[in-house]
Amino acid sequence: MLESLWVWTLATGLISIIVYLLGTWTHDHFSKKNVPHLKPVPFLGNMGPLALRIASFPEILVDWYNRLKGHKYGGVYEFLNPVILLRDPELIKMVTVKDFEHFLDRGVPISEEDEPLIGKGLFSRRGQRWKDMRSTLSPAFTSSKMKNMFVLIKECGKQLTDFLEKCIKDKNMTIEGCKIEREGNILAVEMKDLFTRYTNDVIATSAFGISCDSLSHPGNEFYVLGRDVTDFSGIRAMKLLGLVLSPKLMKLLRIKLLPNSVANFFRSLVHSTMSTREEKGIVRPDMIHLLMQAKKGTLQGDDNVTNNSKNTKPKWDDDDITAQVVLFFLAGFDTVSTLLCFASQLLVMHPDIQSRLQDEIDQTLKEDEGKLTYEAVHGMKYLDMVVSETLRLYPSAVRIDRRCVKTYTLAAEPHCTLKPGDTVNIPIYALHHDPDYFPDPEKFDPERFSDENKGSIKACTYLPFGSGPRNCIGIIKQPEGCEMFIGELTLPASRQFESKVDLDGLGVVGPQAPDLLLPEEVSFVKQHQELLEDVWDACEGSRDGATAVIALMTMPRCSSRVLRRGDRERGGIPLCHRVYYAATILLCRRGGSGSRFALMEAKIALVQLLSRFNLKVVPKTAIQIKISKSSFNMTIDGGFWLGLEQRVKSETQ
Ligand code: HEM
Repeated sequence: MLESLWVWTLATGLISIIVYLLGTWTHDHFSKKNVPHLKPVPFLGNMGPLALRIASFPEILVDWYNRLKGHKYGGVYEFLNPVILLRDPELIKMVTVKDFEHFLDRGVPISEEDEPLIGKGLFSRRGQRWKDMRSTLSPAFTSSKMKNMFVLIKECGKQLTDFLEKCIKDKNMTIEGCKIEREGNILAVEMKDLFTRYTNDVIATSAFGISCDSLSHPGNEFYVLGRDVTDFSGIRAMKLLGLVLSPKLMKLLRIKLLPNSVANFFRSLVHSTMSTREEKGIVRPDMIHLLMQAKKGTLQGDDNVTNNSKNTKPKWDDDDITAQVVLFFLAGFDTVSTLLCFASQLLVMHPDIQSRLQDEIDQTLKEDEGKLTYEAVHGMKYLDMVVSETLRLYPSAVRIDRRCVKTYTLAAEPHCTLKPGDTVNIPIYALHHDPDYFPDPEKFDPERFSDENKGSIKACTYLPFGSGPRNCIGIIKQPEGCEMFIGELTLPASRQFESKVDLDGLGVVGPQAPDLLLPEEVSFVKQHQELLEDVWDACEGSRDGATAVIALMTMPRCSSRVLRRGDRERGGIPLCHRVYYAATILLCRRGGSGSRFALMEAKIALVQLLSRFNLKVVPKTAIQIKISKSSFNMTIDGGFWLGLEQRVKSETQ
């Protein structure tokens, strides 16, 4: 009896030790390296409050960030994974912009072999394949394409507001499938449902040439499957967790994130669109057209500029193409609708801001005789301030990450050397809520982004669209005056400039010193003096210099011929390219406003909505925004219910 008790105690003790060791075997990673870090608990690391649903992910990020105060960076454990949390904006800039070549990849644990439709998407792609793909896709988001797409997006906004107006006016109309209820002359609307239908229709038409009306036809397959793909609650959240914890086990168990039905829907959709276009010779300047060219290997990339990489890029297979379709759903569907939900909720809570915005919209539309033009949306400053401040308070992506691909030592005390495979996190939400960067951070104050104030926002503290060459592709913007986009180019180390030489060059080699410039460059500089000065002013103090990757945008006359000549003669990149490079850095750092797809989509919806309706509180409205603890995506408990009341003055459309 005594003997079996001993055996029993010994076995229990041994099992406990094994379990403990399994749950903590990586948890000495930071103490061994003498890196400041948060104390982990077995298995959960520092994710306990999230796993137990005591706190939401944004709250966790703020907690980590605050507990590491006083350090430029620190270590946290996402379950068993040690991850470096970057707190210092300078370090963030180095990792995401300046020393980007060391942090080319994301820490996405999904490989293209296991889950092709996710792993082959631009977001998850790694190394050279990512560079090739990014430079192929980037031209789809430039301002000339934006202008073409503007009409399509505006149509979706009109479809949305026409439908809502009809719901109010036609009392006999039955509203099925959408979360809309009549309360007298007011419509109670769950805005997340409304806006996801809008973003779905926008992506469908602007990227793939498919017309959808997800309000009038709430059950359309495109919408239903789009929602399914972007739903990361329940079982899919568990699968995602499984992938983070043990990708190998998930592979062994053949568990996939995307069900076959969804994957096959997208596959057949893309195939049939491509074959119809092929058969009927349809050419539409959209994503699918670019993807078709990429597949054939006929897409003119940036090689005609100075791409030092191979001349022929690898051809794309069918899954490469379909993966981008899925990605645009993933990237655009939830992010923009989340932004719109928070913006409308905040406007209801701040009626003075809502009415000032409506005044700006009314005034602009009046000036344009009721027509909503691309330039009008672009020019609405207060709208831009409201949207920017919404993204500060509630950034759709609360954090981003980067995976080290080349050994790198962080330029901060204590020195920490990262090895390939190590991950760093950038806590966007926590930076946006840091009172040192944004005083009274919980206050919704669009004035932070006024012309007078936005210049004082510290670089790399406001990052709703990420940072550096791997930032959101939906945000790429051409500097004004630039008519042709050539692509993105990666410079090998031998071609990189020392930062001072490069940007100082901008100041010194101005029009004052024409003998140092090629004739084409002199005329460029003269023509763009203002832009040059802006860029120069804005870069003052930071002197980013050349990073490994630049967004190479150029004037048509500064053709590849000029570039090569410039290269030969000075062993460098001509000034015009450096200007655009600097402008790109500026945009990466600042965000800024302008012709960016994601923002344009959100702004069009807000303009159309607010010009025709007042946003009001209804009994279901959450008066305070409390981010849900139980959802993977940032949302609020109970949903985003608001009332819509038709405005008396509705002739603006
Ligand atoms: C308000 C809306 C949006 C927000 C807040 C947002 C935010 C972000 C962020 C934070 C990243 C990661 C950036 C980084 O790691 O530095 C990202 C990546 C990306 N976004 Fe967006 N996004 C939005 C809309 C869109 C739209 C509409 C599209 C496309 C139609 C899009 C396409 C992408 C793609 C393809 C990537 C991956 C880029 C790469 O890895 O090269 N996003 N986005």
